Amino acid sequence: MILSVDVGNTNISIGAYEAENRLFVCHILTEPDKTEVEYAMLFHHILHLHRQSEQDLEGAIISSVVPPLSPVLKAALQLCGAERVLQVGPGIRTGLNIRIDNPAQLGADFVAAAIGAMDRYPLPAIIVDLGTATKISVVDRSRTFIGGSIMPGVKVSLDALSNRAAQLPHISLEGPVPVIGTNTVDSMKSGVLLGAASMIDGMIARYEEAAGPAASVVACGALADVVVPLCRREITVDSTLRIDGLYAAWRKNSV
Ligand SMILES: Nc1ncnc2c1ncn2[C@@H]1O[C@H](COP(=O)(O)OP(=O)(O)OP(=O)(O)O)[C@@H](O)[C@H]1O
Ligand SMILES: CC(C)(CO)[C@@H](O)C(=O)NCCC(=O)O
Ligand SMILES: [K+]
Repeated sequence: MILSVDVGNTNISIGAYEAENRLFVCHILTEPDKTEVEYAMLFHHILHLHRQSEQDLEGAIISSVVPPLSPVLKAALQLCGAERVLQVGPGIRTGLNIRIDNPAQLGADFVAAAIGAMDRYPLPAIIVDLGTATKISVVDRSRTFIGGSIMPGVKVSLDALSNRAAQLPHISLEGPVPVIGTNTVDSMKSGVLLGAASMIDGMIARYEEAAGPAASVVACGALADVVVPLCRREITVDSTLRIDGLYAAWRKNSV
């Protein structure tokens, strides 16, 4: 069994794989102060909860946008018996050409999602990742990552708004979203959710003007389920894009 571990600024997403099969997916909170033993205990329990044995754990692949946690998680996975632990970064074969000013600067979550997209969807692909940050990027027909955009995540901007405005409450993003709000909560939902959806539609149009029509538009990240249904553009939600992309990278490096 191989574990893919995608470390974001809010959540750590974990996928377990055996040959062609994904055995389970789960998410834990990103907690930078936890030690390697604490993460090892979490991995241990997660395997147990999913009726898997630590004995079967062969290796793992990590993508991390929280640099201090990377060595901690690597050590935790080794404590659980993973003999080989890879990390997305220089020296790892991904099949993705990264053609930006400084490829080493690119967040590993962009890389993981791009590998997932080129593995499963027709290229050129536009990828919309709705996590802590919202990210849009494009992989062209020749498997080249040509660049992207980074904006405040939907929840991050909503929280910033509630924190900065004395009369605005903290709200959840569930339920119907009216276009024209007639009370504070509905007006916030309209602004934040339809605003994000319209921004994404508009950005996709601009990406296609700049890079040509996309053969696929794929979305991932914990907020994709809330925002993508509000978009006008046809977008495929694929919530395991990053962890499946990581496993694809593992396989490319284990031959
Ligand atoms: N059910 C949920 N589970 C986890 N996060 C959620 C959920 N619903 C909304 N969110 C929000 O989604 C964001 C986290 O998304 P995700 O797990 O995709 O991000 P991440 O990988 O931690 O972030 P990034 O890759 O941008 O650093 C947070 O802003 C969080 O508040
Ligand atoms: C933009 C975030 C924070 C999104 O998770 C991450 O991808 C990151 O830290 N990236 C580094 C900067 C870059 O990708 O250009
Ligand atoms: K994550």
